[in-house]
Amino acid sequence: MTSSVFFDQLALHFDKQLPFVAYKKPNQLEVKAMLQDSNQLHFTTNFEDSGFVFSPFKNEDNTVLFPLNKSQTISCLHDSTTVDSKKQLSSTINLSAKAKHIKLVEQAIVEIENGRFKKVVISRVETETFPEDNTLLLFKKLLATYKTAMVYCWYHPKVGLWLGATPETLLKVEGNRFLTMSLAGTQQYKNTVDVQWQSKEQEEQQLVTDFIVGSLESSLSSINLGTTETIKAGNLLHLQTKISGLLKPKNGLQSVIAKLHPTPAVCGLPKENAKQFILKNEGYNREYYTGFLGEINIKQAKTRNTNRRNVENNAYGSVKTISHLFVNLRCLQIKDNQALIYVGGGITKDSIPENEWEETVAKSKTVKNLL
Ligand SMILES: C=C(O[C@H]1C=CC=C(C(=O)O)[C@@H]1O)C(=O)O
Repeated sequence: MTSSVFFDQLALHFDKQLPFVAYKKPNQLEVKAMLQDSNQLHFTTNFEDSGFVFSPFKNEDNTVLFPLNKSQTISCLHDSTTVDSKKQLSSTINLSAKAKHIKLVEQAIVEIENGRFKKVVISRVETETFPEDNTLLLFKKLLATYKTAMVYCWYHPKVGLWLGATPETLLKVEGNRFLTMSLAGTQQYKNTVDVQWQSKEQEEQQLVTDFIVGSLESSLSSINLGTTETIKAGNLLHLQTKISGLLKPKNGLQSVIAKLHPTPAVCGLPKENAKQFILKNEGYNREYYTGFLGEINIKQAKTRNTNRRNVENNAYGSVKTISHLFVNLRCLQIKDNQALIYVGGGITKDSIPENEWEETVAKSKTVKNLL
């Protein structure tokens, strides 16, 4: 399907106020969409369904499902010529938001010093005027700008309208092959990825890696840690370590999600204490920010070898069941013609409150630059 037919179909579905998700996975050219056939709200409880899930930060709350068998699937190749994007932002500072964020970071540091937790992710929400009619244009701008991110636009009339460009995989399961990543530590991108990291960022990311490895030890038959690399996500750099392994039998998607989500990259460590601090003190509802989203249990034909001389072998290509979930970061919600932009950062004993504020400002630009 051509890109213009694809976007016409999306626009039509959106006009009818029917649920849909459109998305492009990192480094891919294909943009896919699932258009649900009615405005019914479906949930998954066991993650054994096939479709696209949208799950909130609070893991006890419902995960919305667009079931594959109740949706039309369409796709196109991304047409990068469609939009011009970035605008320069004026740098007006919301002083009361800044004071509030800094106070909360200071409070978090006191709790860390008191031993309540080692790390907590503190976030906030920024509001900008944004006409809802510009939603699909914003989605096109995100697609054109963030090639290495999972870029999405998700809509359900009974839940809301969300867009984002997230750099973080929560997990990928392909057959019994399992992959996740530890992503944390932030600095601004200044024309090179060859940068030094302070011990604060290194420790912050190591906490995430250790948590993931510890949580998955009983579920994976072997765990491989990749090297820790600097990755670029829009105007930011992060530390990333890939963690992979083979899922042991009887370790379904639901059990690994329960072990991982919310990771210390979005919540903290120990998980429960950090979560209680967040829920009590952040002063707003994160909803789907720092939740997760993506395809679950999608059957995909795998050809063994694309070499033309191996054409016969392709006949033996297998069907794999694939799930690929992403953490909902660098995202915004559109509500009442306003864009609510969600941003946060990991606080440890060495955090400097002013710098933590600056980090959230830099993160907000990922989507704010394109509004
Ligand atoms: C919580 C966010 O980012 C997380 C992911 C990468 C780096 C992070 C950090 O350096 O604090 C955060 O853990 C966000 O972007 O809102």
